[in-house]
Amino acid sequence: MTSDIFQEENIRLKEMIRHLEEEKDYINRKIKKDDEDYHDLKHYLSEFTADPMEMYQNYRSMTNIDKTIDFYYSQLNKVKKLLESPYFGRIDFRFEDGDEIEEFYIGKFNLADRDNDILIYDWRAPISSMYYEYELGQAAYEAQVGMIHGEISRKRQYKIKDQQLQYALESSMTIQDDVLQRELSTTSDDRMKTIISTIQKEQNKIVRNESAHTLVIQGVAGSGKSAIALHRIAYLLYKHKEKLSSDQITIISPNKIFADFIANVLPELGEDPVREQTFDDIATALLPKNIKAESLYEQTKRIIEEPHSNYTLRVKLKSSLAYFKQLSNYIKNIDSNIFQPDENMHFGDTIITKEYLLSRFQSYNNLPVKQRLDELSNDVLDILKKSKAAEIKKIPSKIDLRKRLSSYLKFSDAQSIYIHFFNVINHAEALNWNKERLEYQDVFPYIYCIYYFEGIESFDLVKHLVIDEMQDYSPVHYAVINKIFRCKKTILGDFGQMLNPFSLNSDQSFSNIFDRMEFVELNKSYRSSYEIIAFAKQFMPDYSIEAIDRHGEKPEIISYTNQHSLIDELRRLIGQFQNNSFNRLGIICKSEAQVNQLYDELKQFFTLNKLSDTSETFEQGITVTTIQLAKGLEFDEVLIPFANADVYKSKFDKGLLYIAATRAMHKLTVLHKKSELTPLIKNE
Ligand SMILES: Nc1ncnc2c1ncn2[C@@H]1O[C@H](COP(=O)(O)OP(=O)(O)OP(=O)(O)O)[C@@H](O)[C@H]1O
Repeated sequence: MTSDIFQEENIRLKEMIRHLEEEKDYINRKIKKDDEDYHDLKHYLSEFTADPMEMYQNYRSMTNIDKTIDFYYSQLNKVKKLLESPYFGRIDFRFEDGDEIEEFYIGKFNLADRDNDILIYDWRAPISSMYYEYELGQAAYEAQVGMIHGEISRKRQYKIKDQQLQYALESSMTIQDDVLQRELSTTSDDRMKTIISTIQKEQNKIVRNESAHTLVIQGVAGSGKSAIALHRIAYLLYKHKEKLSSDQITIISPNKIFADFIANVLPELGEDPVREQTFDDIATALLPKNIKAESLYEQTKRIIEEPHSNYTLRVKLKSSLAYFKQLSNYIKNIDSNIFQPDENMHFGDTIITKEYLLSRFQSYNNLPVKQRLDELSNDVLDILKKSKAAEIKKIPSKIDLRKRLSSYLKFSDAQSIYIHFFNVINHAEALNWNKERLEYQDVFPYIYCIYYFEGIESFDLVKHLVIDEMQDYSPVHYAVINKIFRCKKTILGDFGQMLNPFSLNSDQSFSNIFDRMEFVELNKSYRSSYEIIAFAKQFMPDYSIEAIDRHGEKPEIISYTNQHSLIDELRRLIGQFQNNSFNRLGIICKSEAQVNQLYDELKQFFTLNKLSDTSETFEQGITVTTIQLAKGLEFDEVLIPFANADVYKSKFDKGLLYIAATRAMHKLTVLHKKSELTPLIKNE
């Protein structure tokens, strides 16, 4: 960087910090004043008034002051964050119809001076989009009044930490990459961090996409899908602040550990956290209380550990698009004759004909079956109330009438509908119905039947739904989701990282389920070094995966002779990890048994975290875990023990190795028993 730029920008930074300090003082004074007003009112209420009207008005004023104080605190929080690092970029822009070049500084939040002139633009502001989209030259952005055109004559990028300018770079020298690499070469943080200063053009398009009703993002490991989804939420909350709030957004994440890992991003971006759920939470909420179901984790564990069992065959059948189509056709078919009134109903001299019953029932065909019976009961009661039956008191209670009407139903509940389905498709052997432990692959198909028969209230309060790790869910999952979440959706994942090898695996399969869908792909991996991605590519030869130009150590393949020497090797590698500057080491195994074995042997030497399906946090330090739970997470360094031929042998196992290897940011080591390296790994 030239010292001229640095000096110029340093002066500017000092000015900006002065503004921020003034703003901080101003807000603090406001808070202090409101606080005093609040306490005065409180005091007045307790000491001087008993008039209910006056008390009511004072309470209202206190509530309003309370809200204002909350607002000031959130502003203060933003100003404090800006004080640490006020901005990260600048564009100099001349509007098409203007003569002057104006400077726009871009940071985490807006900052205006007392005259309401904007000093720093929020990264989500319309004008800031040009920072991510354009190099020097002609540029445009979409404002409320339409497209605004002009020319970018300068672009600068900064790193400011603790109010100190660390660098200031002119962007005409392809610095984007430089800055990005600096960011990516840092060690892992406590949690996932924000990436506003280096969001890439193709990622920015996803963040700001407003056209899709359902946006499906297929991205290779480490392409920033999860980070982008969170930044997209922050963007939507900013753009639609009048009509969208954090409590109207839900993220379906794979487990609580992942939810913990990403928990900091939205608060860091100045937004309230959104609701996190797993598919298991949804299942628990929707299944009848007397049913106990297996979890998604248990299903995946069994697929991995018993790939050739009947259990896995049942998963295969029920995860397919064909199965979902069969189920939805079956429901359509039974619907045409589920209600069969085979006689007229007599109430004294009043007759309700079976034809009438059938036609009324059919007229409610957009409602769940049980609700149709309710409506039908009301219709019949209305007729009876106006008929002779009313005079001679032959009108039944609604409960009795409903009971009689339900006797004309071919099925008495959702469970019998689902069980009958297996006879229809000639797969009676594929159902292992056990209310004490419903197999996971039956959970959502059964909920689909519950939706049809009993109805499920839709989650209409949710205005945007995000689903991460999309590849782990089956068409029936999505069919249920579509019925209960009718809002816009962002769905992201990687078909290369499938834990259920039989679930949705292409954009075509998604387009069968979502009608207003846009599909985007991200092929560049940001997490791992070039060498780690080059190594991981062998597991996905047909996959287009691009590494960034950040170099590190070549992954190492180490052999051991027996369990004892494996532990010795691991101790040596853990010792090395402890002596360098990395924060997280992941020892990633295929099975839970391997995790337990290593944990038991290593815990006497080191402080270790063991991730299990009930873990809720992702700690720093050394973690022993399965691939299943490591998915979505990242570590500075990864060790893959037991890379033996009898452990990793199938195409599916290749995918597991791909997941494990791509968890590593900077360093990867594979350990295998001597002469037994899995043939899935090339030892070059
Ligand atoms: N534009 C970017 N600038 C800086 N860091 C980035 C950028 N994009 C992604 N990253 C970093 O790359 C890493 C991977 O991102 P993320 O976890 O969102 O990827 P992913 O596609 O969800 O990965 P996976 O599917 O492997 O779990 C994170 O550390 C993230 O901060």
